Amino acid sequence: MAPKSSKPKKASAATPLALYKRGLTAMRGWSPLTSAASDTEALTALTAAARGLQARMGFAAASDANGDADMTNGHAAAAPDGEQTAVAPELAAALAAVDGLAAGMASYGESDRTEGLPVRHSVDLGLDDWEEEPAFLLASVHLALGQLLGRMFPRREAQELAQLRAALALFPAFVGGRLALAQALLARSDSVSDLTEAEALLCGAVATAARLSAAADPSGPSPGPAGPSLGPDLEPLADVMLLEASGACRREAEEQGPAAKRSLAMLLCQEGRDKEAEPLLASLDFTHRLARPVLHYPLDPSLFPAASSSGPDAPAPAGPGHERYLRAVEDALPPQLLGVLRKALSPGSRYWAEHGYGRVGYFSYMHELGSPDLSAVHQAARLLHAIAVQRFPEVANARYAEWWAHCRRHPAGHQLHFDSDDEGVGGVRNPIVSCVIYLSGGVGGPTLVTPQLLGGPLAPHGWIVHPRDNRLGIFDAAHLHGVIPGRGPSPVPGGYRITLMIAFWRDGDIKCRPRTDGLPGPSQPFPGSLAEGEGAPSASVPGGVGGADGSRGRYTWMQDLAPHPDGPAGWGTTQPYDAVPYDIPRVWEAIDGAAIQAGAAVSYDACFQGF
Ligand SMILES: O=C(O)CCC(=O)C(=O)O
Ligand SMILES: [Fe+2]
Repeated sequence: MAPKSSKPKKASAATPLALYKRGLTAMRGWSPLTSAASDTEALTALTAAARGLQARMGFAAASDANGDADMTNGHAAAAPDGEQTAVAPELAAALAAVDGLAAGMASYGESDRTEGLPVRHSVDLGLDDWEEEPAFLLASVHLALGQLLGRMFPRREAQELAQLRAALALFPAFVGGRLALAQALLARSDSVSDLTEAEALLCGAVATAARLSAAADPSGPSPGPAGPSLGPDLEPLADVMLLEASGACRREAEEQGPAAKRSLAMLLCQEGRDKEAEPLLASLDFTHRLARPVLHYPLDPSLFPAASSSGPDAPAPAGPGHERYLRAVEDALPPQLLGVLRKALSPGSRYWAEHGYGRVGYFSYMHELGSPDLSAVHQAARLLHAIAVQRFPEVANARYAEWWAHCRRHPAGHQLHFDSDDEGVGGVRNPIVSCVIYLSGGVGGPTLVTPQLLGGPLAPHGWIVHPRDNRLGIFDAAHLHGVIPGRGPSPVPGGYRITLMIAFWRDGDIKCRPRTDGLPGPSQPFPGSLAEGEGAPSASVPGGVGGADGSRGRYTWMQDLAPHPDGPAGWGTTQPYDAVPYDIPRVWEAIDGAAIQAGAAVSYDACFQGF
């Protein structure tokens, strides 16, 4: 007997709330293996939620982007050199549909147009009440859309900002929304006006959070007159804010307020406005911070000759003693090889897209020195090894090279850390040295290297190397180091700081750990380099490049990094020469600027790094 078939469910249009939740679920479920499909699903669901809410609230009908024959225009990621990343057609269509919301978004500012606008903290900020308060759900949808667009690589900045601005047009005192827009502006820092607008947004967010917690808990500390002011856009709302604050506001204030304070404090420290940063840092329970000469580091004199030639911020060349920690070398690689690396690692290249860069954790590749040159990076490793041995003789004992790369906007830093095998899992093991080769000049902050060891006392001083095309930094990576976030507006709007790192390891200190799930990870074999049966069994589809490392068929980026058939010498010659790093006279200090006493015990959590 045939099984009784269940009745087909009656198709019913999903509610905006269900679509919003579907979008969030797709965002949470993102992985490099499903990247375009997850992003398409999330964008489509969130856009549908916004369209439904716009229609319900009487905003201009969304234009039908799906009917637009040119819908993919503008939805390829433009790299600075004009190269474009191919975007899957479904994703391009989903991105175009987001733009279709613009007509409705343009009328959000007209607050008398629809009842209940702008949203205030008087509503319970519970999404289940969305039918009575559709504008809060709509603001939340725009916030989620903005956050998703900002997570992609390269980030879709213009669309991201438009979505976050829409969230704030609906809900001007939205602490989480102001923080997100400020952080998006700071993440690109293309102009002084990005920084100024971000500061105003953060001041408003911090002041709003302070008032909300005071209103929600009248017995708690008062916000006091000393903190940032609300600013002209929020001042008219100040009284209602206090009267109307509900329980849900406390959540907003508690969750987003401290993050807004941290961002604001960082911005002030970067601008050298330390006195203004101090009360914010104190209220966040920091006692110490990265010192002024670190966060307000001396600018590269070759880029900013006037600003840095004299005065207290002028860079001072490092004195003797730095050589065992850090060396800088100009013209490190033959220009032809540099060109190949730059192209293969340009922001729009498939290297980043295929790994899911920016959305996955640390990933690197490793190979044995002297093994066949499977890529241009293998050949770069040989050339850099020769340069490094001359400056750090211990590098002659290296058996393995591990490499990874970064591509960051000007203000993105890299927290201070120690380079370690498997990110320190099972004990810290360091390479003999790490090399950083700058593939781009000018954009981004310098690399900071300190003499601080894991578990040792705080470093009294350090040294920096600014990024410059074809410059090489070589440092003993057992010591604390990192990338200081670029300060001020980006010298190249829209530019990226691109670096290739190659670390040289002794035998026994690093282990190759091929993954079988096809995901990026630390110390991977070069795709295709493991013979079948070597390493762990493959869980991947047959037929493509990858071999027993589990990435088979997924990676094509290696094609952009083909080795020179004549070996490293085939790339031509260069004449590397030494450059002098700059001194950083103080790495840590008390938040009031006082020097740290030698041997003082300072807890890591009480030290503000700002990034
Ligand atoms: O990009 C740099 O300057 C150094 C980065 C670094 O230390 C790292 O990626 O481990
Ligand atoms: Fe590092």
